[in-house]
Amino acid sequence: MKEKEKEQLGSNNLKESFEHAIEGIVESIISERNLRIHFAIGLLVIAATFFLPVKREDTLWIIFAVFFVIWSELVNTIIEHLMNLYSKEYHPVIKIVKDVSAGVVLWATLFSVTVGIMVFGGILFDWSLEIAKIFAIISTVTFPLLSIKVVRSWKKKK
Ligand SMILES: Nc1ncnc2c1ncn2[C@@H]1O[C@H](COP(=O)(O)OP(=O)(O)OP(=O)(O)O)[C@@H](O)[C@H]1O
Repeated sequence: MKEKEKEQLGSNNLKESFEHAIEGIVESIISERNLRIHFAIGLLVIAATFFLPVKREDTLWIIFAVFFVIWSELVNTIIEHLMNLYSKEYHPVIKIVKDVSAGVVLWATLFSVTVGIMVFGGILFDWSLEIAKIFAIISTVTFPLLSIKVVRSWKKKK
């Protein structure tokens, strides 16, 4: 093992732990296009709360939604790296793991869109709360319905 690699194994103090955590996020931003997009959108959304009359508790939900999507994208990045480390070849289990991991990001994004509709939809377009609720219901209903459709197509193939 190279000297530099040995030095990089583990953190000796709080400062180093912090540096490694920053390195992890920075490297993910460099390597993951989707993460860059989510950071850019998140920044714009948070910036918008300065110019629009967003209530204190709604601002908290907006910030939570932005951080939640970025968090899920970082988790997705970890899983992709782990799977690539395990094998670069096609593997059905890797496919499931990577797909579910991408699903985690999609799910977090749907939550953020719901929050966005609720807060910004109300301020910009005078949308009622019902629109956000309908969006959340559609999101929650769509996936179980899709799974029923997929199971039926499997049964037909048998
Ligand atoms: N080794 C593999 N075996 C089977 N399927 C794979 C494998 N690698 C990738 N896939 C399939 O390709 C999709 C995209 O995988 P990839 O690693 O390219 O992620 P990505 O395009 O970088 O994803 P994201 O857009 O979330 O960053 C996965 O969701 C999976 O369906």
